[in-house]
Amino acid sequence: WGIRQGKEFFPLSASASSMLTRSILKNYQPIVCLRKISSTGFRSPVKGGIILQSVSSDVYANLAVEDWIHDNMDLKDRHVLFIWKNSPAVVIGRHQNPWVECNLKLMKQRGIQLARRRSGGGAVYHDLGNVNFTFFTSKKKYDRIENLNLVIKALRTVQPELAVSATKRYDLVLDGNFKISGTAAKIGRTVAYHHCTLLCSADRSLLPAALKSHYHGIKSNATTSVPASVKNLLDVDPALTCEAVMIAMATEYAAQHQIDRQVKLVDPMDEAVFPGIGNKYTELQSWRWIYGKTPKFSVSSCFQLVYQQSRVNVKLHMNVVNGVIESCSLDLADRYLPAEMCEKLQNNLTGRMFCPDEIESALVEADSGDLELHNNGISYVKR
Ligand SMILES: Nc1ncnc2c1ncn2[C@@H]1O[C@H](COP(=O)(O)OC(=O)CCCC[C@@H]2CCSS2)[C@@H](O)[C@H]1O
Repeated sequence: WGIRQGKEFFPLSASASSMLTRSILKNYQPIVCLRKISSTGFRSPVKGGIILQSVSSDVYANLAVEDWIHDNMDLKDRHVLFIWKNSPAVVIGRHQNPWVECNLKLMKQRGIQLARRRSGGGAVYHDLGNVNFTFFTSKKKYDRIENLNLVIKALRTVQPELAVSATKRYDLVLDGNFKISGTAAKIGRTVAYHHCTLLCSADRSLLPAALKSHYHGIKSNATTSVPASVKNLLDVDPALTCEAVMIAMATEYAAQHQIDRQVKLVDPMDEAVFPGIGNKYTELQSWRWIYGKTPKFSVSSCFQLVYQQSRVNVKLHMNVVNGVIESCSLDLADRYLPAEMCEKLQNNLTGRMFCPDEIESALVEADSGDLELHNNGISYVKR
């Protein structure tokens, strides 16, 4: 932050800047003082807006900023645009099932994070070639079409011929067909936000691969995603880079809301700016939030046991609540496996988190030594 006087700019110290940002994010009062200090130039309105851009590409940190602004800022007569990008991640909607929506195995291998956001809707892939915009307003002023029109306007300042339009689902598509942006929203009691993605130069092979589940036999009422053919803006025009699009958006947003177009860079982990953000960050990364918030589901899986040199087909049915196996039953074609072993397997699985390592250990623990497991769906392959 600094004070502009005519053409001169006097930067504030780091600590003053940080204090000012904190105050601005909470309530805009110090701006009034600043207006008094600088008699010329600095025209930050008391009522108005601010453009923030994250310096972090940590998906949990950026989602924590959204939470923080939603929970802490007084957005009556004020609005905020938050611009952010993430390292590779799949971001699922509030009411989704990660085992249905993504390829957890591939994601683990490729270091792709999994995050659950607070807004509803489907699962999307993020990387540094995908930009996200979050539009915060009061609940009254919340208007997704207005925001999407602003994105379209910004894109056309870079490429005037761009055949981009909004759909009834609030996607942005190119040539009426290829999705470049997906939308979701969270509407609170008084505050709301609409956030959307924008594909500039994302990895076109990882995007569909990360969003393809390798699990079968899951039944649930969780929100399912709506797959689409996607395109990167950079493939249409090399001028449409993430950076160009971010600048165009900030310029357009500032013009529309008549605010300073200067973008304020923020570090999500700066507790001086976002007091208490660490707790939000920790929660967003937790197993309890990412997996545990999955709406209850059931899963049936067939696998083969090799017991005393014979193969037995087994059907395992599990009910999973809050990500934990609440009950399960083993269905054996014949009564080949000793009843105690069946019971032990069932008991061992009940109460476990629904994740391959946990299931594997449950099965290994139940095994007296001569059991082998082969599976084609869920990976309970014995090590
Ligand atoms: N990054 C990105 N952008 C646009 N479309 C995508 C993306 N990744 C995947 N997809 C396609 O959209 C569908 C899912 O569409 P669906 O309509 O089901 O879901 C969405 O669009 C949700 C958008 C959430 C936006 C938030 C903004 C900040 S954090 S995430 C998926 O199967 C792919 O075909």
